Parts: sequence; structure tokens; C-alpha cells
Amino acid sequence: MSILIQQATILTMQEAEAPFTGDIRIEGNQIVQIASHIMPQPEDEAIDGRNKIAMPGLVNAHQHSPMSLLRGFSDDLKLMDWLEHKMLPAEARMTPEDIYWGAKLGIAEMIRSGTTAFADMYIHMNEIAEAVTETGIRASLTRGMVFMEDDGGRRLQEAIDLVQRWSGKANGRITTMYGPHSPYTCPMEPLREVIAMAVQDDIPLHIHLAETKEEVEKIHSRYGMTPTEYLEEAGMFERAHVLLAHGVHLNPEDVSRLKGMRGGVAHNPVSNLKLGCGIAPVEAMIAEGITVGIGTDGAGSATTLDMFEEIKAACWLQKLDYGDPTRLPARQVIDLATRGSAKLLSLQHEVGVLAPGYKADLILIDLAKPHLQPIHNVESLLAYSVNGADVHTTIVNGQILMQDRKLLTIDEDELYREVSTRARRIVEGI
Ligand SMILES: N[C@@H](CCSC[C@H]1O[C@@H](n2cnc3c(=O)[nH]cnc32)[C@H](O)[C@@H]1O)C(=O)O
Ligand SMILES: [Zn+2]
Repeated sequence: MSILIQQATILTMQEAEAPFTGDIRIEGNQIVQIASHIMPQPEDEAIDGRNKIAMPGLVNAHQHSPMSLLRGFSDDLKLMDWLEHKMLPAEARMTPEDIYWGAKLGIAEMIRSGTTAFADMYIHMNEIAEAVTETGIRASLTRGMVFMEDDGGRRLQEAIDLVQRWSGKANGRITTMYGPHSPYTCPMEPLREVIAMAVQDDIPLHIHLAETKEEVEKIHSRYGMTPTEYLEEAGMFERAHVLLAHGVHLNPEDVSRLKGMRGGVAHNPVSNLKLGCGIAPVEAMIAEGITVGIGTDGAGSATTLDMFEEIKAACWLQKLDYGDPTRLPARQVIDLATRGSAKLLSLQHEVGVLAPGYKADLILIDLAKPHLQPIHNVESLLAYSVNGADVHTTIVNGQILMQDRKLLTIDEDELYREVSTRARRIVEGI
């Protein structure tokens, strides 16, 4: 199958290339040509790109997709309270089918708001992988592991099963990671064991790091170190590719510790703002050459999976932190949400830019709206004015998943019926 997008305003995100008007040809799952005019072929499905921006799909670098079932159930609490007294009891009640529908709800929201790939950490990963397979989105999946009790190796075995069963599946749309949950839920010994597995199997790691002040205090009282030092002590930054979620409370020495690491940090600004966590040192990390990407965290805390909200919040936080509006400018934040996040998912050679040879993961944004006119500067519009509801078309791996705001791989009526009854049952009495 081939698709020809005609006369769109194209933002490739290739180095410093400026936006231009042109055509994009997709064959199979790849972009094959980008030029100011491409001769249509009879077999092409033509898409009118006029009055639309074509750009790489956004990559959500940290998510817990089934937590969409818990959106709005428990807000305005401290992270540890929220996690221990609300989320964990609710998760204990979730069946594999609940997870499937919760993941599908999250995926529907992501496709609708221009996200074409995401990094997920959760439980019952087979069901999430099924939802990814059916809906057509791209994902890097992680079985999150808390090692606070002897479970006879069950969690670790589920993590291994996920990696063995699903890596490279769904036409290559699924990749996998190993996921020790966080410094405060992973003692040194199992942590070292997982890192050794990741190095041996050449599978990346995905972990929460330094999200709250309480975490820093807890790790200091247990081990006399910062959370980052603790991971360094475990050998996490030596050889493995690591996706660190949050990285809010990093002192300058911690930032230096991450210098030269494979992977980088997923910044989740809306979740950090809403939970009152603090401001991650994004500009300081970038200055040290550390890769920064952007994620939403689960909808159970952030309540939104709209990456355009994250993009705005990321800019605002850096500008506010430094008292300086020149910090984290428009082009750079878009780079974090596309190329930066793609690198965190180890997909930098496949997605995150529009260029021949890259996977056809891209979105079209409808500019025929009052809040998106006139068009002085495409990058400014994208960073400060566009929201997820302005996404017109979403394409992943050469397949159209949303066209003219209609989802083509998800039955939304059925989805909303399923999630409302399941969500009610899960939270009852908690
Ligand atoms: N509870 C599982 C691990 C699941 S991994 C994903 C976990 O991350 C949790 N989670 C979601 N958001 C956050 C966050 O912001 N910080 C820390 N954990 C979170 C979520 O509730 C879920 O339990 C076990 O015992 O093995
Ligand atoms: Zn998280």
C-alpha cells in the first residue's frame, strides 16, 4: 500500500531544517520520498495536506497505559499516599481483561492526540501487547517489578516471558525493556540481578528515579546516598541502555553521574506539577549532553495523555525556574518530544524524524482553527498553541490509525461501555 500526502507544511525535525511546503510518499511501513512535488501513482491513497502541518508522531517516553481506568479516581494526594492506599489496592483487583481495556483506552487517547509510540510499564503485559497489536500503535513494553516481598521469582519470570514472547512482534512495532520499578522498591541485590540480565540480553532498562523529596530522604536514610548514587552503585549506568523516568531531584553531582550514560531521562512535567514534586533540571541535563525525552506518566496521576500539554508545561517550567523566557524554546521542546523520546526508546534510527528510510510514524495537524492562525512560526504554534484535539490524522508504521478525527482501529462505543463498568467495579470501596 502507498500513501501520498500532498502540499502539507512539513516539519521534518532533521537537524535544523526549517518547515517547507511539500509532499510525502509512504510505501509499506516506510517513508520513501519527501519533496516539493511528487508525481502521484495510480495506487496511491492521496491525503490533502493543505492547511496542515505534517510532523513526526510524538513519542510518550513514560506511561502506565491501563491507569487510564483510574483517571480522576484519586487526585490531590501525596505520591506515596496515592500509590500505597489507592493505586496498589486498585491494581490488585484488575483482571487481565481490565488491563486490556484500560490499555486500549490509553491508546485511543494517544492516537487521538498525536502520539505514535509510547514506553509503558505495568502488569499483565500480554494483554497490553494484545491491545498494541490490534490498535496499530508502536510501544516499548516493560513489566514493572517491585521487589519488596518474596514472590518466588514470579515478577522476574513475567518480565522474562514478556521479553521472550513479544520483542519484535506486531510487525516490529513492539519492543521490550526490563523494569525494576524504583530505587525505593528495589533492594540492591535484585536490582543488580536485573541489570546483569539487561546487559546480557542487550535489553534496555526502565525505572522511576528521584520523583519526590520523600524518595530522596528515604534512600538517604536507608543507604546514605542519593537515589542516583544508589543506581550508580548498582552499576546501572555502566553498560545498559537506561530509561530514567522523572529525574526531578538531581543535584549537580547527580547530573554529572548521568553524563555519558546510554539512554537518558523522561521528563513528565504535568505529573510533576500536579503532584507538587518539583522542577526537573532539564536545561542542566541538556547542557551536559544527557538525552531528555518527554512523557506523561499514567493518567491515574497526570490525568491527561496529551503530549501537547506536556510540551507546554515543559517550556513553562524551565522558563519559570530560571526566570528567563529564553529557556527551553519552541523548536527544542519539540525535539525532546520526538527525537529525544525516540532515543530513550532506542528507536532513534526508526522514528522521531521524517526522512526516507524512517518508519512512517507521522501526524497531520489541522491549522484551519482560530487559535492556530495566522502562521508566523510553525514551531511556535506547535509548542504553544496546538493541543491534541487539533490532530487530524495519525499514521503508524504506514497504517492510518485516525483520519479526519475518526479512529479506524478502535470501536469507541464499545470501548467506553467496557471501561465504565470495569472502572466502577475496580475502585468500589477503596
Ligand atoms: N505493582 C507492581 C508493579 C507495577 S509497575 C508500575 C507501577 O508504577 C506505579 N506508578 C504509577 N505512577 C507512578 C509514579 O508517578 N511514581 C511511582 N510509581 C508510579 C503504578 O501504580 C504501578 O504499580 C508490582 O508489585 O510488581
Ligand atoms: Zn511512572
